[in-house]
Amino acid sequence: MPNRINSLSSLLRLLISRYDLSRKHLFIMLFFPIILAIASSYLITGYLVGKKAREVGEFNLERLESLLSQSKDIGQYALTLNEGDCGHLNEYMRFKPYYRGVLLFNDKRFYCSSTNGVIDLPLNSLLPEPSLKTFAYHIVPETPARLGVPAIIVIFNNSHGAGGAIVVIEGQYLIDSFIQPEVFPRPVRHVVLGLGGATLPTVPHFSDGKVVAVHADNSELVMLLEISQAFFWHFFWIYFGLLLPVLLIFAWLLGLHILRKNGRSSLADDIKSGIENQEFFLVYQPVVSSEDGKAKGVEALVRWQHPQMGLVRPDLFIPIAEESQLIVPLTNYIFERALADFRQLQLTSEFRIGFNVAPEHFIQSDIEAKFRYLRDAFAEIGVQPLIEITERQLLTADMCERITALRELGILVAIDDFGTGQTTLSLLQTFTLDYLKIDKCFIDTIGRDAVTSHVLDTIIELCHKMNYVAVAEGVETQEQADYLISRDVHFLQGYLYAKPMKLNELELWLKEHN
Ligand SMILES: Nc1nc2c(ncn2[C@@H]2O[C@@H]3COP(=O)(O)O[C@H]4[C@@H](O)[C@H](n5cnc6c(=O)[nH]c(N)nc65)O[C@@H]4COP(=O)(O)O[C@H]3[C@H]2O)c(=O)[nH]1
Repeated sequence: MPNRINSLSSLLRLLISRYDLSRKHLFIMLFFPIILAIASSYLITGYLVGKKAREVGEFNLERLESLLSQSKDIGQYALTLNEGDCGHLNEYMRFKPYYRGVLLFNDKRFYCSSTNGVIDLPLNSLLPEPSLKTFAYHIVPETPARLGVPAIIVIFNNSHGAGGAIVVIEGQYLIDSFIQPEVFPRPVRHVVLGLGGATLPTVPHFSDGKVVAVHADNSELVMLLEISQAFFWHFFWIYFGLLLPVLLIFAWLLGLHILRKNGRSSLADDIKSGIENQEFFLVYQPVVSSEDGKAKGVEALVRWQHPQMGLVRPDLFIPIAEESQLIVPLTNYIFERALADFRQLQLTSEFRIGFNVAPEHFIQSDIEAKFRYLRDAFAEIGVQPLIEITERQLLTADMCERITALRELGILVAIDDFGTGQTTLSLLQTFTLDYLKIDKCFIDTIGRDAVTSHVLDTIIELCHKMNYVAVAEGVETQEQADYLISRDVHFLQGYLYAKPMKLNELELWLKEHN
């Protein structure tokens, strides 16, 4: 856990060191989703509210058209009446909702009204005379029966061509039943009905909302509907409230992904220049023999003194070095650095130095020559190199062959973190190793968990049966050490003995303990 916190703070320091970049991303990550949410909410709401208004218009136009077509029955009945039958018309119309009246006319005058009985009005009091000669729908500003009240009229001509009947659908009644905003669902604020250039209401009134026009399927009726602004904004804010968090999350995930990628590629550049500028150094952790408690070797662990981020732990940069093909030059640098360090020490007995080497190293064509050189250079100062193979990547058959060749050169080979990575038991069968380093997670089970400590016992037994030298990693307590010694684990490494140290500290430690 502390390792993770350190890595996180290193990463944060890296981001801060790239402050300009992150500010730009921060701006995009905040404002881009807001602008996108506003634009998409506006478009979605406009589309849906417009659609709703059109549905309202289509529904009511259908009702109007059916009313107009039903008026045929009334017209046909009216045409059967003689001039003296005016009284029947009133009775007939009494139970006809929506229809406010019928007027009968001859070639000269209107002579009967279903509401006023016998009347005597000039033909042109309703429409110019020729308009009465053909079957048609009209919007008229008023009818003789109800002055000042606009209406829709339907004209029916009788068969001998002189006179006919007019069915009156009262405009106000229509407005009341269909058009008034309280009858309409709320998306529509004002409605105007148009037919042949005339409108209902006679003087249309719209505010500042968007107007949608809907045409009837079977007539020339057109309905103009003004979308209610309040309805529009109500839904706009609902969509905005739903879209904004989604877009923010999306933008942040995308932004962090880009930041991470940028951070990673710039970190890879930093690793490259760090190798050139010798910013990497080594710390050494003693590995003690369980027989006499003396250090027989060390594990070399790399550290990075980054110019901006300060001290960086390997957990952060080793995976990036591996991903960006920098692990080989870094490991070569580490070999040279360890050689230079150990040339400064006066070692009294044979000593081993373990290096973590990633599998990529074993596909280098000059690997054998390089290790022959290392073997000889270290031998001159009484040190034997040991390679610890990290398990992050699977070892291919080709790599195994190279490792076997290195063993033949006298290089010791250990499998690191045994039990946690890609190493399989079948791999242990196919090629021979010298050391098997048991991962700290198994050492931690000592004295704690009876079930998982069986796994540790099994690994130790495996080492003995296959003649591997067993090394326990991460030994922190005396209880763990005692247990491991009692199970004949050959070497122990961990904070109980020493933490990884700089070269000068190691020198003192060795003087004191060996
Ligand atoms: N809690 C606890 N930890 C202990 C104890 N004893 C040792 N450790 C830590 O355990 C890690 C052992 O190294 P690893 O398993 O090879 O795991 C290493 C290794 O995989 C990688 N690494 C370190 N140096 C190098 C290097 O030079 N080359 C490569 N390729 N990888 C390296 O980074 C990993 C972490 O290295 P470090 O941070 O140095 O962490 C080291 C060491 O400081 C203990 O008693 N308790």
